[in-house]
Amino acid sequence: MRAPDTILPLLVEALRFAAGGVEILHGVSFSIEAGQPTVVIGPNGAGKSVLLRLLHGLLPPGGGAVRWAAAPDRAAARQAMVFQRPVLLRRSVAANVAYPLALAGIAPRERARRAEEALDLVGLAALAERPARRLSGGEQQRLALARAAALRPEVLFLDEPCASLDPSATRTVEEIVAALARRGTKIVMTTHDIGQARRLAGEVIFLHRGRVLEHAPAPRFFAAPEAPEAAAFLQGDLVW
Ligand SMILES: Nc1ncnc2c1ncn2[C@@H]1O[C@H](COP(=O)(O)OP(=O)(O)OP(=O)(O)O)[C@@H](O)[C@H]1O
Repeated sequence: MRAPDTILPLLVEALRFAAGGVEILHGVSFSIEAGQPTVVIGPNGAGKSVLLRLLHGLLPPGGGAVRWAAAPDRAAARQAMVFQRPVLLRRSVAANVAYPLALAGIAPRERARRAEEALDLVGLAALAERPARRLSGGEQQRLALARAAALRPEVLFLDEPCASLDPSATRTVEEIVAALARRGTKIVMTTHDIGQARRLAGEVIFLHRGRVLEHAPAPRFFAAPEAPEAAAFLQGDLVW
């Protein structure tokens, strides 16, 4: 049963965005429910990152609306985002996780408990006291996931979280994302990696040149995409 204070579903209505006189999103509409990960896929430049930033409130819509099933301040407090390249504080691994918890008003003892639990989840407990900026790229991304997970968001946005990682680090991040999804966190992520989408998605939103051409359960999408552009993308034919 859905918790009474959920911020989902998320309703996206005729959402537009333009920058420098160029229309990047042309009025996209869809809804996102609780459940398995929603993966936004599409070619480079389709507008995936811009869409995620609009959903998370980092960019103001040029038109249309992003509506959560809760008041805006509650919706903002119950969501988090991880970017392609994490920005880490010049502090220890543990301090990087604890800092946003302090900002969120979590008491010190609970902060330490949550930081430990989150570092365990991503396999960084043994590196808790290491300077965060000395971690490898893959470890830094796992730390960014721990930092977000410690906030216990209902919705976690991930923007190409494995873009700069090697296959092994990518697999580790995917396992963490799958574990978070199993724990009930709603994952909304972008990727242009079809294999990753197959491994993680419960449903797919296919974005092409600023338009949603398909929104479907993952098994259906991968077995029989309806949009010709989606079929071409899955075959590796569609670069743009
Ligand atoms: N602030 C901005 N000002 C101008 N153009 C922008 C801005 N942000 C994004 N764009 C342009 O909007 C288009 C969509 O960008 P976006 O980063 O959302 O694509 P994407 O689907 O995430 O691509 P990729 O897979 O390469 O990350 C691109 O052509 C990009 O250059």
